[in-house]
Amino acid sequence: MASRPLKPLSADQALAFKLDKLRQILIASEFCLLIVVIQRLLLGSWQTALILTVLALILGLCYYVAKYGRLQVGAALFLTSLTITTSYFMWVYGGLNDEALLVFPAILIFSAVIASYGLLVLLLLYMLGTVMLLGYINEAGLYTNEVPARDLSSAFLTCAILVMVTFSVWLLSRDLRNLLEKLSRENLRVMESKDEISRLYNHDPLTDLPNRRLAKELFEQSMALAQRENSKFALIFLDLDHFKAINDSLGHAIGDEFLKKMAQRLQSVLRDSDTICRFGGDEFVILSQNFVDDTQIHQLAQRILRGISRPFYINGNELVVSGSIGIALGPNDGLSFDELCQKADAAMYSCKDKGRNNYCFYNQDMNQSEQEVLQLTQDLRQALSGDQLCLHYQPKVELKTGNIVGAEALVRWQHPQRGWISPVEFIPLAERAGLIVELGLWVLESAVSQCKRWHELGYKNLSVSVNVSAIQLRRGDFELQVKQVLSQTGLSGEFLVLELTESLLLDVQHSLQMCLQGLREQGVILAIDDFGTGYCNLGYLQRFDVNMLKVDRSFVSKINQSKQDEAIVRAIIQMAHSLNLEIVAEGVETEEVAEQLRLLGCEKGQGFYWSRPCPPMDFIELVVKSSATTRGL
Ligand SMILES: Nc1nc2c(ncn2[C@@H]2O[C@@H]3COP(=O)(O)O[C@H]4[C@@H](O)[C@H](n5cnc6c(=O)[nH]c(N)nc65)O[C@@H]4COP(=O)(O)O[C@H]3[C@H]2O)c(=O)[nH]1
Repeated sequence: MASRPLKPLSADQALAFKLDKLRQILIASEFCLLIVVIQRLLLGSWQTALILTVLALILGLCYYVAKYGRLQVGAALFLTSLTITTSYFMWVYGGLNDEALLVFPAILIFSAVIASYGLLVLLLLYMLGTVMLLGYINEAGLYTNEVPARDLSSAFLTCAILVMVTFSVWLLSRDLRNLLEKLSRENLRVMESKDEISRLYNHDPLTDLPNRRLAKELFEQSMALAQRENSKFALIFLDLDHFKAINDSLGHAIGDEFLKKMAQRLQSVLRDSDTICRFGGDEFVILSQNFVDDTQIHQLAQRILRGISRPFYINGNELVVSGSIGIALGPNDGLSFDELCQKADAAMYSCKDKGRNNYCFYNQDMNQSEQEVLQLTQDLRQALSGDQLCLHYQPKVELKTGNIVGAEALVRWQHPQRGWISPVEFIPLAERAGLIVELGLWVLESAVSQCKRWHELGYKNLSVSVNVSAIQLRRGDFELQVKQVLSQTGLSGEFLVLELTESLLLDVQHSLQMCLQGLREQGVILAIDDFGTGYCNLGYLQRFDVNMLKVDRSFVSKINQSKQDEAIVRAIIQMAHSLNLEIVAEGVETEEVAEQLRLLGCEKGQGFYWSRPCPPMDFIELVVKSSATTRGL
């Protein structure tokens, strides 16, 4: 392992450490002094005993000065008094032969630990001076120290000093070792957190796959290699279809588990040289290099699609999804990561538009249309906050009487530069950009308030139909939104028709079922829009307590020209009657079609024959006219 830098002690920690050491050394010194004082008393050396007792008292005082005053002052007092006393005994008794000399090295060790460097140097100079002076005066004969007797008392004194010094040094070294261990543990912990932070910085925490940042780095490495080897590389953008439905209906825990399993599944279908990354949500990116012709990429994309479409089993749920794949190839489509990402993304959206569960290679036209889409999405955002949107109403007519019984609200966008834009163009954009929730709520509020105004004008039987996008329903609070709008406007639920698409009801999710049930409990009418174009799986009609079918205009408009269309419409009408469902034919353009539908038993119709979708004022004029006609005025 590389050597790691040690973490320095904080000033407070260093002070506490030094104070603790001073306390330990003082205790050891006091203990040693006590023993020597007792020994001296027993030997009748009263003067020595007195000096040592005074020293012991001074040492005690030092601790209090250090603890309650200033550490450095206390430590300096302790070390100097010990040094002076030691040198005093050396002068008075054995000189350089005195046992007290043993205390000097101990004092130097203590001062290195608890005192300042300045004091350490001063004490060393003092000791060197004392030793040199003693040697000199003895040699010059100016003064002669007596050579002490090497008896048991001297041995005892030496032992006491050695024990005191050893004990103090042992305490110091033990604490230093502990401190070092603690520091290296702390250091290791810091390094581990640093590694973890760097891992989190570069990886997606859920799947542990490289994130966008690392993907970019890896891409740059593989691109450099591919350029050197003159080979191709691909950036594959994968978006799971309908993953949000899993999250919304089964909860985020299952959604997360699903993504983890999906990451493993994807890894299992890729080659070792391919790298899979997660960009967040249900978006995965695969970096593939080292292939010679596009067939290999076709095969890879097919393998991925096959892999992800195999069912996943989580908590007793069988989950099946498909994916949409966009592929950009380097070096032809670009050399930079961002450019290829953007192009693969455009290809992926184009793939989604073509019906999902497929893969598309990027081509030039996509980029252009993608930029247009981005611009239009930005404009739509502004349109929502401004007054560029409005609702037009298309009458719904009772075929038997010709009475207008309601209207379908259809949103219109007048773009400041491009003029009127069809909802067929901007609703999918709003869905893609997540704006549909805001847009849908605005449509709901406006349509319901408008219907309430008609009721207040006296046309109390009129209902209003609103188109609902699958995304609005899956968001979870749609039922509450409807409830609030109805209670704020005071319109009864039975005058609100929500038009849902067949494909939406095929998503058999519990939360969706609960939402639709909640709406039915508010009296709201549920209609299936564009009926006949979808899956014709009729089980959902009863499961969701649907009230109305709207037959798609592709069958209705040619009912008088095509026997087959007539047969389909007849069958739908019969089935609807047997299931007790109301039926509305869309796209009625001629009187003949209207008449034929009436003869087939269809109750209601809607289409250009009666009126195109029109502003609310025009609509109410139509209502006035139709009621005057039916009253024979
Ligand atoms: N050829 C022909 N067409 C007829 C006839 N009668 C009605 N139409 C058109 O058929 C469409 C009926 O709406 P849709 O099937 O719900 O289809 C709607 C609906 O799916 C969506 N849409 C419109 N407004 C909204 C909205 O507020 N929310 C949502 N989520 N979708 C909306 O946009 C689609 C298209 O709306 P529009 O362009 O207004 O087109 C409308 C209407 O103008 C006819 O006799 N002949």
